Amino acid sequence: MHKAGTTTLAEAFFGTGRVHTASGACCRAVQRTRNLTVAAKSTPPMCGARELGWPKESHFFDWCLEHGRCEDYPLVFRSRPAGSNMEATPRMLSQPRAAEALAAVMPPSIRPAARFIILLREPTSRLFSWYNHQVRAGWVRSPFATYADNQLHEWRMRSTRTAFAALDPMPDIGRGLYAQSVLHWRRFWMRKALLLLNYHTAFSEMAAVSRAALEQFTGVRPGLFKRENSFRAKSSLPCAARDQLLRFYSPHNEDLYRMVRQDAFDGSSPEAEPPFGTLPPPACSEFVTNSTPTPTPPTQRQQNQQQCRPFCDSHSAAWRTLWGGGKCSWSTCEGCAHCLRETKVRPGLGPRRVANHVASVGTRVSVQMTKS
Ligand SMILES: Nc1ncnc2c1ncn2[C@@H]1O[C@H](COP(=O)(O)OS(=O)(=O)O)[C@@H](OP(=O)(O)O)[C@H]1O
Repeated sequence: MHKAGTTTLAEAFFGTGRVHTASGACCRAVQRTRNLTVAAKSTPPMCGARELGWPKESHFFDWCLEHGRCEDYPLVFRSRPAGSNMEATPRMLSQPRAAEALAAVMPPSIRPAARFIILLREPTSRLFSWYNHQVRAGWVRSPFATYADNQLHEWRMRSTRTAFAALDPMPDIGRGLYAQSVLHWRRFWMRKALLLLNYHTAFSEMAAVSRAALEQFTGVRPGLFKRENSFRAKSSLPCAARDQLLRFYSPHNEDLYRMVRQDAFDGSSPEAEPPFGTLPPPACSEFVTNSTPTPTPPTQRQQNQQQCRPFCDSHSAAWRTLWGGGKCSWSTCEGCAHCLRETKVRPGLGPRRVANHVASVGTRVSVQMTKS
């Protein structure tokens, strides 16, 4: 689950050398052979495997559920004689259509060996972590209390009209309804293939227990858990918003606890699954001012992205020809900034003049790049 330590878990597996992520190269080859140019423009980018800086996430289903060809999913993994493939696109659990789509495309020979690790974090603190992520990225500017209100409002509007399994895109707040998500996955996958881990114990003093459980479940002992993808929040969680969210999530958490207890009792959960316990409410602060959080100043990379995205999007075909695919897109914006610099293209230049410019300097730049 999104914001529940999925990066830490994935890295602990990748570090063993026995577990491999989706390959950016294979993924881009799928794009090329299927002529799926639009994929490179999706956000986050499809094929963002290790080479592109998104080691654990292919985002294939985020993309193919919209544009089709989910059956190409197996092709994004390199076939290897030994070892396992793993991916952790964090929204999979709460993307209802992914469960069914994955079941449909998974080759029957591999299906019985498929294992799903579901890391669950107390939903209010998960939402707060995701909110902070969005503030850092500049996608959200309102204070958390406003964001939470909006989420609750959106939920009331949409969930009265649409069944949980048909909510697409799932509102952020709905991603914390774990019992419903897991029940939905169980329509397509055996409970024995789903290992539920409590984030709050998995990485704590119980880490050794979790690692043993993961080894029993997957056949691979993960390395030590570090703390990946961790940033200090700019503000504390306001108590009023926290309490409102705790009230919202409480019955859903109770459903989850009942489900895991029942599964343990009747033997439907995997043998390796440790007792789940409960999800502790996060700390809060009474003294959070209601002002808009100051967004973190954009990093050089983000500035490059802002500058490059419209430019690269409108000239992606020319860039691909120039750089042999992928290297010079807005998503790998250092590459794009590099292109801008190397080709001395001014960002304000109109599309036709840029295209002419790229075409005229293309050969020279490729040669320079090959030399460097
Ligand atoms: N070892 C360990 N112990 C405790 N907490 C940990 C650990 N590793 C990662 N984290 C916290 O997990 C949050 C990031 O989760 P993800 O990597 O799943 O995020 S993402 O969905 O991929 O963006 C992020 O939470 P926040 O800091 O609250 O934002 C990380 O701090």
